[in-house]
Amino acid sequence: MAEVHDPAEDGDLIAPPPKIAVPEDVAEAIRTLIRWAGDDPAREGLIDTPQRVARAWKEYCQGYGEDPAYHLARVFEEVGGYDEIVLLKDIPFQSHCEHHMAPIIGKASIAYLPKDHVVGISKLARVLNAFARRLQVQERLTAEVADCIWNGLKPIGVAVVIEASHACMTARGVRTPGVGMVTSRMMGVFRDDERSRQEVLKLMGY
Ligand SMILES: Nc1nc2c(ncn2[C@@H]2O[C@H](COP(=O)(O)OP(=O)(O)OP(=O)(O)O)[C@@H](O)[C@H]2O)c(=O)[nH]1
Ligand SMILES: [Zn+2]
Repeated sequence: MAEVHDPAEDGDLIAPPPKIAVPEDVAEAIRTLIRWAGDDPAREGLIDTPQRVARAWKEYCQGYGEDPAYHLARVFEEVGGYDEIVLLKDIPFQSHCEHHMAPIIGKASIAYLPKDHVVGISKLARVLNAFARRLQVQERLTAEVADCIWNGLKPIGVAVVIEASHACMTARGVRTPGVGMVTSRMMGVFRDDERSRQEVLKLMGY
């Protein structure tokens, strides 16, 4: 029988995946920005920077290549009669604001009250990342995550609370470090029933 070579077992190092090619017009746009900011894109330390920046932006924006709803396609029905809130709390995320393309760094708490079926818990964070890894405003990010879970799982309620710091406010402009923006979207029972809303907010730590 032919032997299968498993590099991990042999202790061999596995090469990183090949880097994506950066189109010349994209690289040139970044050189233009460097020049405009006051530096020389031809100096040694900046020679490869356009390619790095371009690849970094592809990574920051990889959500454009994802259908967030896809993550909710696989559900589980055997949950032993569990019919209480499911909450994924304080999920860290990064996004970029569509006004300045500056980082938005924060945490999200995502809860739903299931009806008949649940989803693998990691999928809530995957939905969040699929929307966060785009150019965003926090209000839309919050609404998109909640709507996606509402439409995908058809639960009794959805609650999403996002707390984030915007580098366009901390590192430039008004320069107010330490300021956080809080947004929320309540759907179904969490919108219509005060006690359910209070319960989910308490579980989230608010
Ligand atoms: N509502 C909301 N505003 C955001 C978000 N991210 C950035 N902003 C704001 O978008 C606004 C853009 O305002 P403009 O006046 O067009 O831009 P600007 O001159 O750079 O504004 P300053 O940031 O005040 O210097 C700013 O007030 C930002 O703080 C977000 O996620 N939601
Ligand atoms: Zn901004």
